[in-house]
Amino acid sequence: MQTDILITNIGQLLTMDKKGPVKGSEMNDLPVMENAAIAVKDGRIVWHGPADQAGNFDADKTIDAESRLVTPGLVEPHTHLVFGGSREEEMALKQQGVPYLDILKQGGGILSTVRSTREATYEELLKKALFHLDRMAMHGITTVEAKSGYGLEKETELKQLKVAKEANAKHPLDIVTTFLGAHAIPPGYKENPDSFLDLMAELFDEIKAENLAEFVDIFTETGVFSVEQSRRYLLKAKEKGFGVKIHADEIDQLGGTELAVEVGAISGEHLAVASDEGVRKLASSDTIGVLLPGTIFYLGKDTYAPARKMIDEGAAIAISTDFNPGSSVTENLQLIMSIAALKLKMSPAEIWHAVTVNAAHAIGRGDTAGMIAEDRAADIVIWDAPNYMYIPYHYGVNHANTVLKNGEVIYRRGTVR
Ligand SMILES: N=CN[C@@H](CCC(=O)O)C(=O)O
Ligand SMILES: [Zn+2]
Repeated sequence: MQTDILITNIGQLLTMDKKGPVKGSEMNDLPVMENAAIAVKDGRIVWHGPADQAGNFDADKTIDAESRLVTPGLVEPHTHLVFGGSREEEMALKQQGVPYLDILKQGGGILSTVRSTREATYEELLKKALFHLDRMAMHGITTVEAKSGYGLEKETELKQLKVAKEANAKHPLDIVTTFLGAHAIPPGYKENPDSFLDLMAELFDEIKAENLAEFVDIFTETGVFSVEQSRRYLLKAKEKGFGVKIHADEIDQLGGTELAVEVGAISGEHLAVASDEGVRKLASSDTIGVLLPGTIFYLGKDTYAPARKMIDEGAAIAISTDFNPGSSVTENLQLIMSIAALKLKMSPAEIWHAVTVNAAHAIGRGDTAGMIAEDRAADIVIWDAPNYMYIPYHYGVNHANTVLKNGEVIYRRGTVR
């Protein structure tokens, strides 16, 4: 058979070919194929199997993986991709121990990025989003979720979503958009957060009609939105046909994890301080826990999500960078894989499920992303690593050697000699 690309001499191949979301102890069961090859045609995987059968395929181009690790492209299920400005001056406040929610209360934090995002032009936001997407691609990510939430007014929220939609058209990576208009209470609504939520809910029809977002998200947190407000808002979103997500139990234990399960959210995100009851409910539900340990690290906290308890009780877990300009400023999901190993005590096998098949399910892409299988898009990474355990082990650097998106090589590691 004539194909476009043949990847040969794969040392270890992780196909992640499982019917997800993968839950509980099943996350630790990682089939590994040694000495494998993959054939790609018209952007799709047409075959994968033992390297000694690769001779059945002719290819326009052969890539010798040189015994390296090969996996599906990483899926990044939680980012705040589109924003103006940056917040490096907040680092000093963090060093002085000023809590994240106090910075927000004083009009900084998210509200500082809201000001910059309102000021930025559409073109400036697009250019910046494309830059960050390039960096994600270089780190092996091939599908990304992107939230709005730095407008907190109709016009700027729509601007962010439209930027994400255009970035999806312009950039090789696939972007899945989430409307996070309920990210903070803007000035002018402090005394009346309900009317702010009503204002944001007025956008649901337009967002749906223009296909600007698939999901609606809310920040359920002290000083932001209560569980009761979140419930009402998310149920309205569901009525309009959106999938829902929650920034839940990030800092204070309000019961956001329980709410995520109650409203049938596709994912509960953060869950750093989830209660035992929340963990139990999560484990016996279809809601995926998207854990963001980079945020806990970056905010200098030590309350990492109870990932072990969640997995041991049977939950499906994904992990993410939470890329944003305040609480987790990195596009490097590999770094988060290391933090997940060190702080969440997840095994390498669990971590690979959390950045592929489960992450894809957390953003409604379980049928198309996060897996190497016949007829799937050829989203593939060749890693400068001899085995799957190596990526979380060797931390803080980029191990991606070659990244393919829809069968095109979009990144190859350069050399300095
Ligand atoms: N916690 C709420 N939202 C983001 C942070 C946004 C920001 O600080 O700009 C998060 O997921 O961590
Ligand atoms: Zn977030």
